[in-house]
Amino acid sequence: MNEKRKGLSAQNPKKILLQLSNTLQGSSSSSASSSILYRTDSFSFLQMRRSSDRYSYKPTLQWNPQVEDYFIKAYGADHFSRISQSLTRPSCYSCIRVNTLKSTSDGIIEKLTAILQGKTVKSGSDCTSVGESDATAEVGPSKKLGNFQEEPSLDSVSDPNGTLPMGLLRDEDALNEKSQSASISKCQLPGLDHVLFVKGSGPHTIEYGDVPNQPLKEVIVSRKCAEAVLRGAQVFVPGVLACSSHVEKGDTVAVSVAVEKPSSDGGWNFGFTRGTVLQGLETDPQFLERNGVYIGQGNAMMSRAGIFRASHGIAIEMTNRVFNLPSFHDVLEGEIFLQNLPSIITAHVLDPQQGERILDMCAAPGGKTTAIAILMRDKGEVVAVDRSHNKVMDIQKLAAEMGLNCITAYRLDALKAVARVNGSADPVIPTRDEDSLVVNVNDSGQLGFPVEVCDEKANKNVYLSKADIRKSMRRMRNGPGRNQSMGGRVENSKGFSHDSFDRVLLDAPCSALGLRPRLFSGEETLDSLRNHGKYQKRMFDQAVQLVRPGGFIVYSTCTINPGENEALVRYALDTYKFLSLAPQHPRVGGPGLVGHCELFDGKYVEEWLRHGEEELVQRKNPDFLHNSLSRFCRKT
Ligand SMILES: C[S@@+](CC[C@H](N)C(=O)[O-])C[C@H]1O[C@@H](n2cnc3c(N)ncnc32)[C@H](O)[C@@H]1O
Repeated sequence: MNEKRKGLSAQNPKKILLQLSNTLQGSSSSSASSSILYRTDSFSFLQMRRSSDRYSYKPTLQWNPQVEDYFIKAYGADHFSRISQSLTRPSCYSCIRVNTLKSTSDGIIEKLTAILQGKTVKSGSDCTSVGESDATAEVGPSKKLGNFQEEPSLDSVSDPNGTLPMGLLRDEDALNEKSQSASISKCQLPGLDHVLFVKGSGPHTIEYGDVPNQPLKEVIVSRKCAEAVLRGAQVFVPGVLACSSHVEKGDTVAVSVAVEKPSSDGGWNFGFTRGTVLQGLETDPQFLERNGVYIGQGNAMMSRAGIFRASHGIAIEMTNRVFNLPSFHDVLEGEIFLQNLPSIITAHVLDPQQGERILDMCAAPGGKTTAIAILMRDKGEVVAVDRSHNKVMDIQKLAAEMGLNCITAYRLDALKAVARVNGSADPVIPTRDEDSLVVNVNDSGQLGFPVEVCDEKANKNVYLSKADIRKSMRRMRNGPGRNQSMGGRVENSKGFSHDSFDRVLLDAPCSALGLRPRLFSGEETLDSLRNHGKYQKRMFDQAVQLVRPGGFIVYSTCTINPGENEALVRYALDTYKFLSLAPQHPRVGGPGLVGHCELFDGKYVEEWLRHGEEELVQRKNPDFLHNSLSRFCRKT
């Protein structure tokens, strides 16, 4: 990376160090960091390249080199290369879980089909129609169902072992269905016919209309914004980093992505100031790095000046996307929930029974919590905890929306989930919502915001710094962000008694290296990955104490890192001899990794599964199941 920056420096403008993208390499390899030194007249470089190479979508995921080596040891070079490539693409379908307490799959298929055809549909008391749009989220999907076109589909799911169950889409299905129209289908796995798939399409080649020596009108968006756009979102104002001069409302612009680079303070930034004017020259930010990372075309909803003056709203409405994925955000609220299949399967693997008491230890936003409650037909008790106040409100909101009464949500640090006092009966302390803050003036005349300290000392006002005040003012002006709720009350829990749950789900916070689409992975180091693992083990220690003898714990992550998956299972089985791995249903993932890996020059050995254990877990099946699942039974 440093070498690369040196190569691009003004000291030797004729030398350009170009990271090879798949565009030039032809086929993919895992050499995300491979580079080559080109000597060329800088001005003519762009002319030498075919514009179709530049204005394409063929990104290469960057990894920290040690992390890349570790994953290559774990998966083998070819397999890891395929994983890495598949992570850069969104899923080829939207997956919808039907709330079977309110609707049927057939009823929802009918409604969604009507919505996709542009008809207005009754959803509870609301009407939903194509084209509704309300952009309050910073970078989030719009309610619009646009961009779903009847196009040939090239999906990103592959199944080299041919083990995908009927009803799941395969590469070859998609490739062969060149002219098939949009379809909604039920999942064919036994017991999962409440799961619907709506097919998307891509990657599409987009005609950007570039003409030699005439720079395109362009915007550069942040990596996170681009990942949201690939999932079907619009480009919102905060996501725009740079824009060509003279862009006016209504102009067609090409959208490309800037990816974080290492900064001098050891962190990551884009290396240029937001609001930079694009000239269409090599001096533009990340000019070469943006070869092959164009994500589509859209209409500017504001002028260039407007984009950088506004604090929120849609900046670019995407009209032509590399991937078309129907966005069902805020559609048929309460009746359906957009959730990936592995998450739905996690709830089934837990196998909750009516009347049981279940703990969801890291529950927000409540996707799996609500799936569990529905499997229990809303009979029993699902205790959902999360350490974030606003996220607990999201769980409450979702449960209410879905009409689920058996869910109780608390704010709690899962590392302290076991109550300290023997025999404590899950005491709770009500707190106020920190988002419904009121500006006041304290005794000394300072402007302040009363905030909850969320423990016994609650209700005492704490006065914030000016930066905090500005942040809160901004939040109040802009409305709630994607992860923020308005108003309401959240209860704190002091933890729960030993052996007090029939089943515990630990959907642990993790490195999320299985989530896609993903355009950058360089920030995780071997150290940071190991720290995730340590955190998860501490959480697991709590889960073990809370589940009753004969009960079950399901542990899941959304990362490909064996240190957070197989190594956790090894730790659990070696530490708690009264735990055993239990079979899982349904099973759509591949086996776990057996063996061990030496890290940090052999100073640390990470132990994975032993022979015989691999089939009792399910984990990422190259490009399909993006999380890992293990199910433990407490014997005594
Ligand atoms: C992977 S997400 C959970 C997703 C959720 N299970 C679902 O399906 O909707 C991990 C969650 O863990 C929460 N979390 C992280 N550390 C925590 C802690 N110490 N105690 C409780 N929750 C924590 C985060 O706030 C985040 O919401």
